[in-house]
Amino acid sequence: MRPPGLKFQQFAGAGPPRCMLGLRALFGIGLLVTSRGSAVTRRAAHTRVCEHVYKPPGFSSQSCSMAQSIKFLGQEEAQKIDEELFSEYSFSVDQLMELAGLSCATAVTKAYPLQSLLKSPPSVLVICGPGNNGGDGLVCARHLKLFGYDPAVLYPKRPNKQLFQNLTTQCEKMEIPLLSEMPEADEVDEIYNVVIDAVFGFSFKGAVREPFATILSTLKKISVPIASIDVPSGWDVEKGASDGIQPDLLVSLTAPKKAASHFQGRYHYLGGRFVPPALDKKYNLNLPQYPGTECVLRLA
Ligand SMILES: NC(=O)C1=CN([C@@H]2O[C@H](COP(=O)(O)OP(=O)(O)OC[C@H]3O[C@@H](n4cnc5c(N)ncnc54)[C@H](O)[C@@H]3O)[C@@H](O)[C@H]2O)[C@H](O)CC1
Ligand SMILES: [K+]
Repeated sequence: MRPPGLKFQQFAGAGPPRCMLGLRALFGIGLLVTSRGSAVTRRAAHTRVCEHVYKPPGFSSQSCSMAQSIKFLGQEEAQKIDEELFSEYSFSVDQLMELAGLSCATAVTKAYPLQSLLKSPPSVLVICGPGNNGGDGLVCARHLKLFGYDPAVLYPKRPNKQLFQNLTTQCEKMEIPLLSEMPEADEVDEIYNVVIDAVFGFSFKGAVREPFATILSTLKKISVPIASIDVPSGWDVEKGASDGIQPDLLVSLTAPKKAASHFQGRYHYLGGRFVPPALDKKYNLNLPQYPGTECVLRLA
């Protein structure tokens, strides 16, 4: 078992120079491969990627030991922090959801840059669930469209709340198609470059109910990469699920949940850069410093 903390490296300074971005693309950071490669292939790909992560001038192997542990949250603690953001800190759901969704769209552009996509148009399928994780997905779809992607949204269970109606209208007004049903696995592989999993987040519990059970079983059969928002859907928030979907990208919001220690994909990003320092301190989150004005930080 890995400890409930993750060692990460802090890279100070601005983003990578253009030549480094080229190297990253060349060595596979943006290459779309099946999310079901062997563990060895995945590890090799990851090592290759890490070799080409931007290192600021003066970076040495010693800098690697400047690692610190970020806290992995249990389900109750994640919910408690979320509640506190809304009650004690007076944030509105809309505010945090906008930042969460923007983080997810940004992480997608870093893992799967437009120029690396194998299919044209740069299609992305965004599957949204009935809670706030689904709301993050709607926001993510809107930002992906603004970033030049061609998202389509599947939103089978829409809550009767103004917030979600507004987010849906915003997608419609941005000419993001809302699908009426989940495509079959072979259709997903044929049409889309990436699937965004915004079905369930940290409030998921128990056996998956329909229509999401069928949707998740289709996602287990696809070959295109899955990008999961906050928690891979269908996974126990703390224990994960070895027989569940296997995302290639995970964007942990606020802080990783315990399930993230079972994540085997290539890209793990931290997003949701909205945590006030006092809250970080109170819960001993030990959040890393995001570089410059970035809204995401790559953890692994
Ligand atoms: N502080 C933050 O980090 C923020 C995170 N955000 C996102 O919000 C989700 C958590 O949202 P919440 O509404 O609490 O829950 P979920 O989206 O996980 O889903 C609840 C939804 O799902 C239904 N459900 C639960 N279990 C099942 C099941 N077994 N089968 C079918 N349906 C199920 C339940 O009935 C509800 O309808 C977090 O992960 C982030 O993605 C915020 O956007 C910003 C702040
Ligand atoms: K999810």
